[in-house]
Amino acid sequence: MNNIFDKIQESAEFINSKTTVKPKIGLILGSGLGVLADEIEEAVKIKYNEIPNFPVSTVEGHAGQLVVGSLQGKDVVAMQGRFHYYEGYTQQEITFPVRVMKALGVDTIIVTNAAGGANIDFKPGDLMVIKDHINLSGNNPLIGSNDNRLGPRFPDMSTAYKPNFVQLVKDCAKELDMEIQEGVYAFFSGPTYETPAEVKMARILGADAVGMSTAPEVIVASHSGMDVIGISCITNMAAGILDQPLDHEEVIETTQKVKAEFLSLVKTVVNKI
Ligand SMILES: O=P(O)(O)O[C@@H]1C[C@H](O)[C@@H](CO)O1
Ligand SMILES: Nc1nc2[nH]cnc2c(=O)[nH]1
Repeated sequence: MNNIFDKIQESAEFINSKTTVKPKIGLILGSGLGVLADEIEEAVKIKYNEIPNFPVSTVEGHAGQLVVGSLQGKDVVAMQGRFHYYEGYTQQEITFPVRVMKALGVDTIIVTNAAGGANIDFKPGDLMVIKDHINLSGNNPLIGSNDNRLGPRFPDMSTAYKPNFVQLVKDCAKELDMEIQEGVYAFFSGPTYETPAEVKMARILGADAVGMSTAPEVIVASHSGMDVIGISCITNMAAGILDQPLDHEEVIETTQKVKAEFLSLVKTVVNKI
């Protein structure tokens, strides 16, 4: 079996053999944010290493399993742990699960991440609804031959993050009496955190947050015709803004501090979709 279409079908058939749930909403849970998957009821958990053609998570804070079940009365499939370009996977490999979610029946995907605040008005602990992204990785998951069954050769990205869904997230935050930022997410390959000069460049380019994921998944989700919602947890100020070094422990620590707010917001959004 060599083409991606057959691999997607094989992975989807394997997952469908483990559960009768037909999820309509997909969730990709970023570093330290996997706790949301523990709220999924009647959960069927499938380790990534059991699923044909799936990569495996290698990063602390990423459990490495697919969780299918019910959240807020909706049938969902969640990636408890994601794959990153910096782990050495291709952008096609890190976005393969999005293709599989589409094959399972998902038509709306919520992509979350931990990100650094490049906008100096942000503070660690902020949640940001993503209104657009800047792909600074120099790569793209759609490079290579295009299988028209998966999507168009030249996809439009004008409203990859649909304004009505951005507004939905803001309305949910307001309903929860929660402050929320709105902004642009810049995708760097990682694994290094940015230099102060790179953060300044990103800010000049219009970015409000910097991260190492999300954009490839959104490109493929949009290519597949899914509606996309992006939410960043601003876990630290990006390099050069505060006079302190960055580390992954701080990232995980901050996600644990804001997990109650993060859980409330995402569950409210799921309920309203
Ligand atoms: O998977 P996400 O983008 O949430 O994780 C971010 C990016 C790196 O993986 C990690 C760096 O601390 O946090
Ligand atoms: N690229 C990047 N990813 C992050 N994830 C959490 N914080 C950061 C950051 O400052 N930069």
